[in-house]
Amino acid sequence: MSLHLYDTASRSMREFVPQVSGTASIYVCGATVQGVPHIGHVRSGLNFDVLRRWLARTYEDVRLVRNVTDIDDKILAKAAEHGRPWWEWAYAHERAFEDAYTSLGCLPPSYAPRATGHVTQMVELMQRLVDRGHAYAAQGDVYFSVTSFPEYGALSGQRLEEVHQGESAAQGKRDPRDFTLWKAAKPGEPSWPTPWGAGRPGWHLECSAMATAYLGGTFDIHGGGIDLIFPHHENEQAQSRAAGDGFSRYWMHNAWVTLSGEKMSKSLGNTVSIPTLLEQVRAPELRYYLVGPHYRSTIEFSQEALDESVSAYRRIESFVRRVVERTGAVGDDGGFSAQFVASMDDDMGTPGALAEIHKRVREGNTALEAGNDLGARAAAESVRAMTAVLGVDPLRWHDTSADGSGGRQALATLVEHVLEERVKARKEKDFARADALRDHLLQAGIAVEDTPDGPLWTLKDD
Ligand SMILES: Nc1ncnc2c1ncn2[C@@H]1O[C@H](COP(=O)(O)OP(=O)(O)OP(=O)(O)O)[C@@H](O)[C@H]1O
Ligand SMILES: [Zn+2]
Repeated sequence: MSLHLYDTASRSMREFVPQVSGTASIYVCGATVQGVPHIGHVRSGLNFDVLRRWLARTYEDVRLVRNVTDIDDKILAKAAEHGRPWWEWAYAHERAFEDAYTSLGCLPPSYAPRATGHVTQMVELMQRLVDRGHAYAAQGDVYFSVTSFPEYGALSGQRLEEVHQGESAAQGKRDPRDFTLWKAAKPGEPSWPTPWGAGRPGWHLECSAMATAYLGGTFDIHGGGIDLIFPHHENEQAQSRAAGDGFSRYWMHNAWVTLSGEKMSKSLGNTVSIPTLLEQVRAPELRYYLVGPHYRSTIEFSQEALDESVSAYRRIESFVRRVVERTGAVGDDGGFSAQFVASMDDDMGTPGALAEIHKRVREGNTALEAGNDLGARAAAESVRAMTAVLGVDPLRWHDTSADGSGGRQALATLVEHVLEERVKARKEKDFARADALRDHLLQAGIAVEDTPDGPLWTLKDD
């Protein structure tokens, strides 16, 4: 079976065939940078990071663009509330999101465009829409006329009579179902010039302009959280197609992270922040917890489920480390099992993929116990290859978090070497040397924990 993805637009599983052979392009709606991220906020970033890694096994050139919405009502309101300039507020929270993505091992996107840097592209898009009779200006605002576009509602499966944009009432709208492309300048708010007057962009327009600026008029996959299907993605698709672009060929949406059955959200106050969780568990453990469930299933946050993920990740980690201790360096280019490939090809079935990884870990542990070093090593190499797809390869994990440089890998090699020396010292009952080695690591900010499966090390700032 080849890769099949659930496409929201057709409400069906479709074989993924890229537009241009050998390449795949993904646009993910990024954060509106108005506050500090909670775990719900990063679910889509993680989910599309896994998709990108999986696609990269097949396609030579995988491009992922994840935007930053750095101008928005909420940003202006929050900044004003705190007496800070809006651009400083946006940038501070852009960095908070960036830190969260990086600490959870997301590969840097191919590009992360900011809305405020793409007003030119937005004006061009609006001009095309006005010229084709799909948009009109009224009192400095610019609106998209939904009745001018017969396909409107197709993505979210809504009939035109049922459409409510959720926008505040506006006098200039010809039809209450029309949506805002551009908002007229208000005193004291930032604005940019356009042929229809100064103002600032509406959210939907931003994404269409940025997606097509970097991925072209037609690209492969557009993704985000399920709440974005309507109105955001419906409106993105409508304005881009009405302007003559093909826009996205597949639409993918991930489900919520909930707490006590409710969507985790700032306004409900039921959020768990990423820095708070990272004081309790290590970053790859949190990543394992968030990418383990299928992306279209809700994750109901619970301490027990988090604890289970931590133990499951540690089972993989201690197996790979035991093999390293027993046989020396373990490569990361082992094969994928057929079942792993089948699970990933079935709409990114991460639960099946993880089950397969654990099966391989069990086989590897049995081989270790039987003294079959070659068998254990083969299992560890394939476990590394498969976990890398989910971004949770215990040995390379740190390596993928920043720029992919070998710094952390080099550190890992050195620490493993010191730990091997320490194991040797202990076997020889030279406890003074063993303790000295451990203290030496501690001085360098590396904590060592002895577990039944051997020593585990962590950087104290992780
Ligand atoms: N609990 C969640 N699970 C999955 N995705 C989420 C969750 N919360 C937010 N997102 C994603 O992040 C995007 C931005 O979230 P948003 O700023 O609305 O956060 P929020 O915490 O819901 O805040 P508010 O309560 O103020 O709306 C959402 O559109 C959604 O795609
Ligand atoms: Zn978007």
